[in-house]
Amino acid sequence: MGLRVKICGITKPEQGRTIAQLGATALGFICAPASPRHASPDQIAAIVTALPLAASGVPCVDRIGVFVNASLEVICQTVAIGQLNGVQLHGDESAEFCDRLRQRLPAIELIKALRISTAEALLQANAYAAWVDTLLLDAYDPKLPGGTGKTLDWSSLSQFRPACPWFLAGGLTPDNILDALCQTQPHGIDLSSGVEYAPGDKNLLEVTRLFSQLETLQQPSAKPL
Ligand SMILES: O=C(O)c1ccccc1NCC(=O)[C@H](O)[C@H](O)COP(=O)(O)O
Repeated sequence: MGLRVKICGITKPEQGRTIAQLGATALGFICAPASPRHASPDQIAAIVTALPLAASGVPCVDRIGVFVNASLEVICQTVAIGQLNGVQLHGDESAEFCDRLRQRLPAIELIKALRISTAEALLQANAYAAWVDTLLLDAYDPKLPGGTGKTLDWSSLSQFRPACPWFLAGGLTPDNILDALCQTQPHGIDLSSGVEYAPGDKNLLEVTRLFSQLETLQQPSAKPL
């Protein structure tokens, strides 16, 4: 499987549709009411309904709801209304909460986001691998839970090989993505503020430039003369 590319903080149907057509494999919807990128369950449903369909008849990209310390009931209700197939837990949710959510939503991809500030936080990330499908490493900020534009210390992640797939997030942009991927080996990448004009308003030219940069990774290297 190729690199997964998740573009997070989608709030507009036409932008979600275009970003899916440009090559994103997942769209993220911020379900935390305090975020300037917040999308309600009905808004998410409107965006998902406008997505191109795969041959199987389901939307051609993954639809991930991003929650911060929400209740099981709110998450399950949002998944149903918003036609989501993934949930990203971006708060202080415990492994036990992940387990309970897994029992309620067995067919949904469960992603635990960890905001990394210390080496211990990386160990904690590893400990969640048994309880979720996927991990996501984001930058730590004392005030904001996500969408901060801050980068992680990629060199400290060069040996990060958890027991499940993982996404690299935090301050990724079309300008720094190749550098980030030279230093780390994630299964996917997650971008938000690095491809937007303003919170929730994506810059489609920057998304296009991101995919142009990623294409250079797949080019076979030029033969020596
Ligand atoms: O983006 C938000 O506003 C947000 C608010 C509350 C919780 C999570 C949030 N974003 C989660 C994401 O997955 C972002 O894509 C991730 O933090 C990276 O953001 P950025 O550094 O802007 O690329």
